[in-house]
Amino acid sequence: MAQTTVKQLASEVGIPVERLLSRLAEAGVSASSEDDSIGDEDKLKLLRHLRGGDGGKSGGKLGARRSNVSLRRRSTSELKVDTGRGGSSGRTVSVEVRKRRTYANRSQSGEEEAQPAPEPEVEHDTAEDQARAAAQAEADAAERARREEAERLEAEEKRKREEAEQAAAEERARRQAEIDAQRAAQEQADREAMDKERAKRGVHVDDARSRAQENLRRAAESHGRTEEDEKREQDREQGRRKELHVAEGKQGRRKGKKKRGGRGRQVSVATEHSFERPTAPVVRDVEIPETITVADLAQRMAVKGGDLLKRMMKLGVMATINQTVDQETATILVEEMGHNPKLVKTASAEEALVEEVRNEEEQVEGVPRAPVVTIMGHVDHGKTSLLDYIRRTKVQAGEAGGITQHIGAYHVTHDKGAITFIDTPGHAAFTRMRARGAEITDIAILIVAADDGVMPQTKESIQHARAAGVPIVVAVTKMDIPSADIEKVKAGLSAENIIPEDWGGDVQVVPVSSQTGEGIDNLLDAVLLQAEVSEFSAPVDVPARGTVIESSLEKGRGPVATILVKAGTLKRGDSILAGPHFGRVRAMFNELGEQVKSAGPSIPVEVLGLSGTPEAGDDAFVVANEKRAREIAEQREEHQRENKLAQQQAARLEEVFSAIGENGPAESKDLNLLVKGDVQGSVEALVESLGKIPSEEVKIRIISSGVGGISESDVELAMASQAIILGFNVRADAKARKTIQESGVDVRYYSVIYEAIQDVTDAVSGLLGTELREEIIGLAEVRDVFRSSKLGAIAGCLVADGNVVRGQPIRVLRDNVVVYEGELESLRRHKDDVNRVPAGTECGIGVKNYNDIKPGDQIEVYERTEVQRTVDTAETA
Ligand SMILES: Nc1nc2c(ncn2[C@@H]2O[C@H](COP(=O)(O)OP(=O)(O)OP(=O)(O)O)[C@@H](O)[C@H]2O)c(=O)[nH]1
Repeated sequence: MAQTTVKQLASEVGIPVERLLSRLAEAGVSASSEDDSIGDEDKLKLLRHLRGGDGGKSGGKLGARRSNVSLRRRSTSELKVDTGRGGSSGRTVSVEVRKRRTYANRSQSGEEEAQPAPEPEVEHDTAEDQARAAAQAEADAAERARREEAERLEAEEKRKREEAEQAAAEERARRQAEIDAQRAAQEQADREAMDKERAKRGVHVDDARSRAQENLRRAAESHGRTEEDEKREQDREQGRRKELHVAEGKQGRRKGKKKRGGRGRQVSVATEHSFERPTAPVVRDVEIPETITVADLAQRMAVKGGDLLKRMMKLGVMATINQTVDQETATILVEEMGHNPKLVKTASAEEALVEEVRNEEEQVEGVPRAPVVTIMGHVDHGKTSLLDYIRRTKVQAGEAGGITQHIGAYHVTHDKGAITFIDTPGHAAFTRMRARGAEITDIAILIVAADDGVMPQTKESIQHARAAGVPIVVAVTKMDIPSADIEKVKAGLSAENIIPEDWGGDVQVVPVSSQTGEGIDNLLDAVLLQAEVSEFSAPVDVPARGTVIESSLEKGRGPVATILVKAGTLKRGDSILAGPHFGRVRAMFNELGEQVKSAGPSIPVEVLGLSGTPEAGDDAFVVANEKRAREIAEQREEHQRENKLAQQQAARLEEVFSAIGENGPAESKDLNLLVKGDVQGSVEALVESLGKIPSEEVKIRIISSGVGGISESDVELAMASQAIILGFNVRADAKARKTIQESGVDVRYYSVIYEAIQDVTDAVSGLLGTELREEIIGLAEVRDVFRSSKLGAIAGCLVADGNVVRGQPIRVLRDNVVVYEGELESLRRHKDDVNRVPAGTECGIGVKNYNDIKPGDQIEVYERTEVQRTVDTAETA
């Protein structure tokens, strides 16, 4: 470093020479005149002295005042930026850099002070300061040069980076344009496909959608939100969903390894995969079976179950994730979520099988087959005796002289042909089979005891056979009894519209005796004649199909099912599907317990080899292989589980008219009614009035009518015939009530004929006005009757159901028929007057103006309310 003189230094730092000399002297630098030269070492000495550092004390001249020094440096440089637009046309930007640097005084231990100094500028009020500043300035000069070089390099680097980014942006824009074009083309194609699909499904889906949208609108209103809010919400959700997807035409980030080399392009590829926004929603084709769980549906649409539930709530459907929804609901949901619903049938494998069987049967000529007969009639009129007699005498005993076994059905061979008898007599069993969808009976033998004539169950049997459209042959039993009066029987039958042939009708009436065997052959002839008229036939050389009559699990034999073959031939070794069970026919037995190798149409056989016990009424099919049988069996099991509730959908009065809308106005619908009343007069009046109700769209059919309480058999008939029960002054008995509850059959009680007529009229004309509905709030059973001079007859009762409430209207029921309607006059518990008595409690009831109450009667307490009819909220009365 160059030497300076004291004078030069004094003028540099701006202090008088004398003052500098004295400071130099204090610092121990030998300089006495202004021309003495001062080296770098001397300057440092001076500096150290001025900082007070040489003494090792912090109390130096400047150090006592301040410990930090801040310097500001200002530098200006020029930066050339390439805008990239014109390639060569650049822009020059002036960059002014202001830097502040803080120098910290070193502490005694040599540790550096880390604290930056506050703002005040350096003060050059003393020569020492100026000398120190000058020294510092020189030291900084080198530093500055170095920094400027660094800045220049930095600017250069920045410019290069900007150029690279610019190139990447251009590349992105170009690709985006390509993607947009592709997407527009795809959307157009999707729109066209959806339009086609909608057109295919037509009005039905539009209706469903408009219903759903109506629900949506209502839900929105109820939340105080407008449709626009909903739309926005939908759009937001749609947007969220879009974000989940990768842009069309792009590869996933993991695919396509980066190429080495070509640095500029490499940058562009990396950014594209990381930050590209997705461009189009994925529209999926969603397969919808007849029923589907919410979870499964969500999975098929690749959305979260919770999101789907939320959407369902908005549409007014409250569900849980594991709940099953029907096909229509699922279709609406899929459309709402922006996907394409594709309806599929769960039973497709089974339907394919049925179709296959039908095709095969059609190609083979039918051969006359034995009629299948069920015996029906009033209790104790001789059903079992007749069945037994025929079995005993007519079933061909085998070589071993075998004893007939009970296998649920048997067949007899008569001179003119064979007949198969169902071994479970009675119209109840017959109708129960029908309710399960099994129509196995071809002819009904109606038995009427010659000494008793037509009785209530005779009439019921007639109605059940008629409701099923099964021809009737009458057997007048017990003809050996002296009091037998066949003419009386014929008269009774005529009254029921069963006109015997010799009375000019078309029903064969055969007198028989199960004691003497009189007339049995005639009866069988009559049945075969009727069969001939009806021309029952079935193909023989095809795989078998039939119906399960009964089944059980037997020790040592496993599941055993009696199958009545309806068509084709069942052979040992066949793979068979029966209800939800399958298996290979291991062995077959006839009604004599003999092994058989095959069984043709109308032949009942016991089958061993099934995987489980199917229910009576289940159908049975021979399938090409066991694997297929198993597949369908599994499907059936699942179907059965899912449709347990939906399976037996009972008809409801409120839905009569709406059902027409579903089938189209051109298709008229039957309204089947079952009428029960307290007396013949009221039943007749009701039936007649119902017959006069004018309706074009709905045909009213009275499938059965009668006097007396509603029995289990009535409910089963209503179930099998999809009928509604109208009870006029009658109630359902305990067993029937249970069946009503299980089956959901619509039962309506009336005590005014006009009201019943009005309800049916409204239903067939599609009106949903108000209705006076009665709610039975309590039922008490009369245990004993006491006489009181003041109050008259007091019924000692046990409340069986609900509550008995004072002041409410009541009815007295005897054998489920209303015998009195009135008011509850007094209600006592022990000796106290009470207002309400709950179920399970004893009480005393006085009925106003009625003294004829008897033990065994029932007292029904009810409430009448006027309710608005709705299709959805129909209740079982
Ligand atoms: N004398 C005579 N008695 C008969 C005849 N048929 C049945 N009986 C008698 O009538 C009674 C009832 O006969 P069932 O065959 O049990 O009558 P059912 O209709 O099957 O009766 P349920 O099984 O209770 O429905 C029995 O005591 C029989 O012996 C007949 O042709 N002549």
